[in-house]
Amino acid sequence: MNKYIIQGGHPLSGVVTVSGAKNAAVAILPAALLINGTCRIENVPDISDVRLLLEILDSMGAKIRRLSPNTLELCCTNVRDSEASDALVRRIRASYYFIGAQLGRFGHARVALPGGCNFGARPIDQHIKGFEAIGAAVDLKDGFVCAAAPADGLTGGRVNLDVVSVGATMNIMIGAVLANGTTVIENAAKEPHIVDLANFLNAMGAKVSGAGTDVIKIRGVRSLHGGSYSIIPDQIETGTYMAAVAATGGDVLIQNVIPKHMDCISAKLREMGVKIAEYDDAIRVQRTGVMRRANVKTMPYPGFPTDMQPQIAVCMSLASGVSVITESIYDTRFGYCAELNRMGASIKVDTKVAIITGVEKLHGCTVRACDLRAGAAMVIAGLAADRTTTIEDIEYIERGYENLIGKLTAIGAEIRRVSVPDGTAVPAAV
Ligand SMILES: CC(=O)N[C@H]1[C@@H](OP(=O)(O)OP(=O)(O)OC[C@H]2O[C@@H](n3ccc(=O)[nH]c3=O)[C@H](O)[C@@H]2O)O[C@H](CO)[C@@H](O)[C@@H]1O
Ligand SMILES: C=C(OP(=O)(O)O)C(=O)O
Repeated sequence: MNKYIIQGGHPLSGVVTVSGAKNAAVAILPAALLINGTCRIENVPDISDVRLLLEILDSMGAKIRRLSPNTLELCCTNVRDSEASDALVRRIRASYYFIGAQLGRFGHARVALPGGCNFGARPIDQHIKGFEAIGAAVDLKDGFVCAAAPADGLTGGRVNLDVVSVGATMNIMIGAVLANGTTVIENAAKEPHIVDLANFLNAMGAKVSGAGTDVIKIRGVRSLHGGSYSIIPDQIETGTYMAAVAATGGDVLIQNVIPKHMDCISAKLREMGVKIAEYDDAIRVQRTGVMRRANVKTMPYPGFPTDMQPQIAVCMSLASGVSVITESIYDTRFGYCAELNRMGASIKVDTKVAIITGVEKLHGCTVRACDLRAGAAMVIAGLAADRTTTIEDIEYIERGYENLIGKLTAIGAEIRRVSVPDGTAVPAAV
């Protein structure tokens, strides 16, 4: 079992560089299946979700070369009509993008229902609605999604999403780029990673317009060609470091950032008394005084992201007064609050609302990462707490944060990763 051990209580200071966006990379890599030629993708985060998707592509016959730690060359031209291994697919949510990619490339798809972090139901009915709108017949059978285009190919079509879904918007875009006709997605999601996927596809010859607004138009093209593309910086990784500095106090320059993507998070932290300065591609975060209470409601972009909800909860736990978080995207994304309470936080959860009464200090103890961002919140709490915090189930965290230990150590954190055989006591001192 692997664990993180943190000796908390050190303010963070220095410079940290953000990696490429996980939620863009996990859509762009499956979308590469549509390309006839070689594409070079830069700023690919080296995280376990990406490694798993590369394993799936490799098992399908893609040629993958790592040119540097974060640059890949990918050629799927010779991939035969093959299925993605269901054992691998079931391990992450983003593998559902192989449904759109296989449908677009081969005219049919058979993909196991995906896994991913568990915070309530993660339905894919809107993805299916979109695939049907572009002409596919879709069936759910024995834990698999089976989709098939008509004999003369996908037609394209119009779909109005019933809920703003990032996953459905991206999957339909991927499925529709090689369709015979035009596709219009109404009530589309507007997250930065939607725009990044559209830019990637367009760099390879697709005709996608409107990404970043709620109406996206995809004019089908005959084929996509190879090219080069660099993935945008990770909005949530950036926000996680911002929240870490807010919670521990200190002064950190976060670079390789698109400050515009951070507007909602920056505004909330400013409201709480954190000083934030924006530069062209960096953000400086400083916190010296006491943080003030605030309220947050998670919303689709440009609202406050659900993926930042646990991290801001740690800041609120250390702020003066009572803060309220309303989770409006997922049914159960407050599982981590019980772990934070073990560290001395005072959080009451009522279904989709968390009421957080600020405390002076958090105290280190053994906690677990319930999911990716919950795990990030435990790291932040451990950095701010006194004594030693041990975090278990860190595999979730490593799905989405590249070199977390190295980056945090470089800005003054005392954190290390240990591998211990199950049943062995972890040494307490760092
Ligand atoms: C809007 C939002 O904040 N989306 C986040 C969500 O995207 P993720 O792709 O997981 O979720 P979606 O954006 O697709 O889903 C948003 C909402 O729509 C519902 N839904 C979705 C698809 C579907 O077919 N049917 C359906 O009902 C979901 O249950 C959820 O309540 O988590 C991702 C990773 O954690 C983030 O990168 C996204 O920014
Ligand atoms: C929960 C997340 O990932 P996924 O949707 O891939 O499970 C996330 O990025 O916060």
